[in-house]
Amino acid sequence: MSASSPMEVSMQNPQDGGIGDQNGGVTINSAPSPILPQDKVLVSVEVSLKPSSTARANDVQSAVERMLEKRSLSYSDGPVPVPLDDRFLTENVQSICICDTDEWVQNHEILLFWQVKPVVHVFQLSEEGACEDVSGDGQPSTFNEWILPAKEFDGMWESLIYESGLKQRLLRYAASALLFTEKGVNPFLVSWNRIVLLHGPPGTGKTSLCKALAQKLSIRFNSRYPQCQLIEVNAHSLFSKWFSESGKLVAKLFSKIQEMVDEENNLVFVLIDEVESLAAARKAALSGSEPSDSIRVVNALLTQLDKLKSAPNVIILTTSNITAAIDIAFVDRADIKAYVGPPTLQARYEILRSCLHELVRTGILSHLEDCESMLPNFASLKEKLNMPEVQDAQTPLHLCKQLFETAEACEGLSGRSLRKLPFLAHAALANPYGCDPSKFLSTMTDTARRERSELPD
Ligand SMILES: Nc1ncnc2c1ncn2[C@@H]1O[C@H](COP(=O)(O)OP(=O)(O)OP(=O)(O)O)[C@@H](O)[C@H]1O
Repeated sequence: MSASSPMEVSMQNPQDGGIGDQNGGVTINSAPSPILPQDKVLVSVEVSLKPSSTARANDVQSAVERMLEKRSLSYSDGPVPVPLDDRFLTENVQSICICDTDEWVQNHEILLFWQVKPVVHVFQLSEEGACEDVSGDGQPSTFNEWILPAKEFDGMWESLIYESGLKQRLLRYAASALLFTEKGVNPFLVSWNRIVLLHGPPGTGKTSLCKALAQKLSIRFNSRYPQCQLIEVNAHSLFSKWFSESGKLVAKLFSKIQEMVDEENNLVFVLIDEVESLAAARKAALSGSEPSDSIRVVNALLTQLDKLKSAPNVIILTTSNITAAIDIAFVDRADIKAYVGPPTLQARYEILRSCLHELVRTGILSHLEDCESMLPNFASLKEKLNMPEVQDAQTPLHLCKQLFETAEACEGLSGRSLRKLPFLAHAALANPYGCDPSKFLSTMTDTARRERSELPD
């Protein structure tokens, strides 16, 4: 994902000629061709209010729209500075961020202000944190609950890096499902459901992606659903050794969810990790290897989930490490099934690059003042690698080549392992203070090779 901030551009208006529109308003050529309003690209602008702000969302939205109109911005993902001369905005707004332009701005195309219709979403993060279900009796909690959008999920969506289009596709699917519900589309005539299944190997970010998706949707749909909750069901704890108590726990969990769902202004996300554990529990129950009341518990859970999925304001998010078909009726019919695989070379490069940026920001890596140009994004990398000065180890461009080699050495590692790699490399350094980036990168490559050699066949 591009992290470059939007820049001010001085550009001719389409009516004056100079910039044309061939494919939805994003290509640039010399032939004058006026853009029609219906050709404009919708771009989301997310506006986070300060925790102390009591301003009305509508007032902030209008103020941001006015501000964007006044400025000739080029649009790419990233923060827009809050204008210091606007007292209302500086008092109330924490950050303004442009989102979802990446699919339009590939291949160095840029989106210019007149090609865009900004859609402004104003929100305030909840700082309440996770609320655990404390059932007492020493039993593990059966669920965690968050009010969305939550502070702990802020930035999670942006930190997850996949091949282009996966996140956008998920967001669009889920948004369409909510829109169909909102518009009252008759399910007998057009059928759809609100179940998402992400499957793939461990550590590829499935659970994080579910949480981040819920957070995004809570922001994008906050005018229709002013309240939003995420319930993370701990399926393992439901089927633990306290089976005799499990019936009560399932009943308690679903009566709580039902209460939330009955509020029609509430949007409720139910997250079930490792959904295959439900199928396994049912199988074990049926084979008689589990206590007899376990059959009732598993069936109760599946029936409740089945019932829940017909509620218009619920989205069920599930993950599984098993890529084969999962034998559970309610996910069988998931409309949104996405395979989340190990990161590609490009994703590995970008994940490691974001780690290095963080180490520079926190002062752990030094001598990398201009991080953005020394470690360019993957799109600009290829061009740079062909430049002769890259061969000279003294020039800063040598670093991006090294980072590229580290990313190559990480083939087969999960996103989770990649995010741990800089830490392991740092711990392996003899002199970790004031660490030199080139030395750090070669230690990271060695660490990656070692990690790979320890992977099971
Ligand atoms: N594609 C990715 N881009 C960036 N970070 C990633 C990616 N994949 C995984 N990660 C990192 O790995 C961490 C762990 O991911 P998460 O627990 O969501 O994976 P998972 O697929 O649900 O794993 P499991 O199946 O083992 O529960 C994430 O918080 C994130 O920091």
